[in-house]
Amino acid sequence: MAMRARAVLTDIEGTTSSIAFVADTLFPYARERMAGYVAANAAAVAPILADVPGENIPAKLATLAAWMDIDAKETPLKALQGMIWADGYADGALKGHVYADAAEGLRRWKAAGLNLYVYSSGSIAAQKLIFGHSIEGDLTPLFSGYFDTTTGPKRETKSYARIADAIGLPAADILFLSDMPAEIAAARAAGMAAILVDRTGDAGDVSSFAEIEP
Ligand SMILES: CSCCC(=O)C(=O)COP(=O)(O)O
Ligand SMILES: [Mg+2]
Repeated sequence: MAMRARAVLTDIEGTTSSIAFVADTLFPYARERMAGYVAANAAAVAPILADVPGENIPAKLATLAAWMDIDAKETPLKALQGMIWADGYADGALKGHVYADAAEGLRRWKAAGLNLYVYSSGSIAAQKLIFGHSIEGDLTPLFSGYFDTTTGPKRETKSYARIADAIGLPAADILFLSDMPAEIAAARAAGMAAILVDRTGDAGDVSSFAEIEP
């Protein structure tokens, strides 16, 4: 698909990276370590836990567990997951999955002069980790900026308007890539170009970054 974008904004899970890596490796890694991490890092997590409903630490851990059960994109959960994953990436237990076509496309688009940005429900710290320690190498030099749920939910049009403002381009000059139709609809409502990526090849506009010409 050929577009006329000046910047590309990409989702991670299901778009640059496999759903299986996030669901079957990253999420369980954080879940298994959540209580221990909170206990061992009380001072560092205190400001994050302040935003988690619950009267005390066990109640807050129960809220976090309930959020993980339903894959809630709650900012405090995302912050804690990112902090826990940092240990796994540092000791080599985790290696970020990025599709080869995604890495190749991002490199090609950057070389062609486009600025590249990430918008994921994963925290900005977690975004830098998955791309910084990826099986395709350190991809962080390719990116000019990162956005997460602190900018707003991914299914809300206002979030994309805020991102366009932060990038400093008209929304129409930004191409958003995602595997979620609701995110594509929100981005389009904000005036962005958007392409639905479906890695299964069953639906969507494309199944690989190789098909995209921003
Ligand atoms: C930064 S990798 C982990 C991604 C994550 O936590 C998540 O919830 C996936 O959300 P996305 O917006 O990338 O689909
Ligand atoms: Mg996604």
